[in-house]
Amino acid sequence: MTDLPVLEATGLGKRYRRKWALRDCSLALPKGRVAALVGPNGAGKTTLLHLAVGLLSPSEGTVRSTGATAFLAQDKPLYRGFTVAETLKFGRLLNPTWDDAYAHDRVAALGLPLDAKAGTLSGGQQAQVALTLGLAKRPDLLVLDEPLANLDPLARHEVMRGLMEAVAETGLTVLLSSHVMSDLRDTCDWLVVLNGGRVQVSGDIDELIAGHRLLTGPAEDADALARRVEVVDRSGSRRQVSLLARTGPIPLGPQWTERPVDLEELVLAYLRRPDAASLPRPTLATA
Ligand SMILES: Nc1ncnc2c1ncn2[C@@H]1O[C@H](COP(=O)(O)OP(=O)(O)OP(=O)(O)O)[C@@H](O)[C@H]1O
Repeated sequence: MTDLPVLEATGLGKRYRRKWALRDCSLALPKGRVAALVGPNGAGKTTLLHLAVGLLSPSEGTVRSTGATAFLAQDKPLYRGFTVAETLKFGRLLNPTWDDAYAHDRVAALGLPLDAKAGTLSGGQQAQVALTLGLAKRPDLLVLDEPLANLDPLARHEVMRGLMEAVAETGLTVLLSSHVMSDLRDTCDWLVVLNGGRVQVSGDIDELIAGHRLLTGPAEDADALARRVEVVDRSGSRRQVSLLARTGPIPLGPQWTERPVDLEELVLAYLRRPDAASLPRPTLATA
């Protein structure tokens, strides 16, 4: 597999007046990946995406992408008074790489009426039109800021399915920000966690899942165990604790149990501990 990064940031930072919105951000997104950018409000996600597509210039560091990039901003930016047909025509006139046959086929397959004004479409349909605009530019990298915001679960599923089909057809690389973890699990294969303007995690989701375990056992043994493995997050009572640790399967005492973590647990553990970081790649089986 060729792992040439489509997007690469090195020491990237952005300051708005005196306040840093993003700091010391280094990541590399390999070709053909569908990457989820997650983090709490104000973490710097939009800032990173705007830097990635050149809408902002860095205050420090560098970011570069190879090939053509398309960007879908937050809130599905469509002209509400334009019909679907006019929206596609606008896309064609503005974009030299526009694939008009693809755009019309996609809209027809989705059952979107060409004569409907964008403003009269449902949120899910508007998201599909916006996604069509991005995909029909035939970019190498598609960057989407909160494409699932305000959509119901069915519409979210349909949008993600459309993205996955485009990735399968074209080998497109996708970077999307979202707050909806449940929609990312089945579709994304790369994870970037931003917290307080810093990248905490950036890596292959399967590797990250394989590199973390949830260890549960008596609180009195926890400190000794924490010296053997890197603990990302610790929770529990005075008697029993759960440690979300960066480790592969490890031998444990009889009073301990361990199990794999899911993506949501992993992300939440890092978000709860802004000082924990798994960079640049997770270290597997560090115990
Ligand atoms: N144009 C701006 N001028 C000044 N500060 C800004 C500007 N844009 C963003 N910020 C600040 O930078 C920080 C990061 O904002 P950003 O919008 O990138 O975060 P985000 O992760 O996308 O948040 P959300 O999930 O709420 O969309 C925040 O503290 C925000 O207030």
